[in-house]
Amino acid sequence: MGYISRNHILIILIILLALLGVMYISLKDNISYFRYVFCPTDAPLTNDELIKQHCPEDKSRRFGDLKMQPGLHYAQPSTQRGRTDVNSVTNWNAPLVWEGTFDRVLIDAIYKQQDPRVAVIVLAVGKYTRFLKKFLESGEKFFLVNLKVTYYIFTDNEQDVPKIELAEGRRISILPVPSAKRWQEVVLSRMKWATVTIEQKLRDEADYLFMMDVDSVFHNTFGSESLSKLSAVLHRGYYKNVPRKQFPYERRPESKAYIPIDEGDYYYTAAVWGGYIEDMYKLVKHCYEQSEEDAKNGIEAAWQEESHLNRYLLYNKPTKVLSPEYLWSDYDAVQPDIKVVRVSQIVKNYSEVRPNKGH
Ligand SMILES: CC(=O)N[C@H]1[C@@H](OP(=O)(O)OP(=O)(O)OC[C@H]2O[C@@H](n3ccc(=O)[nH]c3=O)[C@H](O)[C@@H]2O)O[C@H](CO)[C@H](O)[C@@H]1O
Ligand SMILES: [Mn+2]
Repeated sequence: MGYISRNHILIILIILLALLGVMYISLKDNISYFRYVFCPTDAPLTNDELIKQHCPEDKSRRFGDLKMQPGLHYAQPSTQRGRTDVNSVTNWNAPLVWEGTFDRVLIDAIYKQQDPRVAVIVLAVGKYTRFLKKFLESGEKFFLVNLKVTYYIFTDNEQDVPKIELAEGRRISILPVPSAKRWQEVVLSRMKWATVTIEQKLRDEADYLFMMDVDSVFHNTFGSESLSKLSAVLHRGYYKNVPRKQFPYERRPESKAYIPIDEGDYYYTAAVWGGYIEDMYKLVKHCYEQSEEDAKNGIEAAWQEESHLNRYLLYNKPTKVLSPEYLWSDYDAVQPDIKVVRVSQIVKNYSEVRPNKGH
């Protein structure tokens, strides 16, 4: 009796081992567990041979490194001097970026050696194509000028996309999207178009992605200090002296963008934000799915995709928070703590420019 059951156990063990072997061989290149173990983005990696073997194309690892070439001349950093009128670190220890918190020469040199490809997704649907000329022309003067940039313009009106002269290493790619009856549809659809386009091609064409409003004009350098795994910009209207319970987050628990009244860090704008392509993918896919879920339940978040973005960033903290220097507005007087306006939203006639008259 004992002899038989030993044999049984042996046979079962052999079958199990064989099964595990087959599973390993068929899945080892696909399941995310293996990628996760061997190809993390920022974690310190020790076994270079393993990485080469399993992640031959994975460049994301490079972007965690902050290398500098020998011989670069820049001012000595101080532990005593810096901006004292504003806070330049979040309470989760991420940089809060203001003019005066970085050295342009040093930071550009660091990011230049990574030589990243940067994608910008911008929608110009309906009458919004009129904003493209200034957006692109000023972008060529001030937006990551030492890096490779491709502007992905999503439009229902290709012939109205202006021909702009671009510097070397910079491109425009036009992608057709349907027209819309409501402006809310357009802003919400940004999460969908970003998700789909990353899946179809952006992953192979870009290392970083920025999402931007087209009614924006660059006025000063928007440089590599803005780059990180996930960078979000403080909304100019709520960046100081506003209790979080007054932030215009989505407050109805029925919406997937819901944030309880006593929670929240900052209010971020959806008009400028960016990060590594894969981190952006996680974000846009999540927000797209959440807004679809809302639509099924017959609810639209208070500030559309901006509400979903704010909820995501509350529970998945950004690795850099950019000051409102990175998105000001021509509607508002510039505050003394804003030393440089890098981008500003232009004044527009909402009811004239939007399909449903801005309602
Ligand atoms: C400064 C700021 O925080 N801006 C946000 C705010 O209003 P805004 O008044 O800035 O929104 P907006 O009218 O500029 O729309 C956002 C963007 O969507 C695109 N667009 C919109 C409508 C249209 O018919 N065609 C078109 O192409 C275009 O790229 C535009 O820049 O709220 C919106 C959502 O409610 C977005 O979150 C914006 O990012
Ligand atoms: Mn706008």
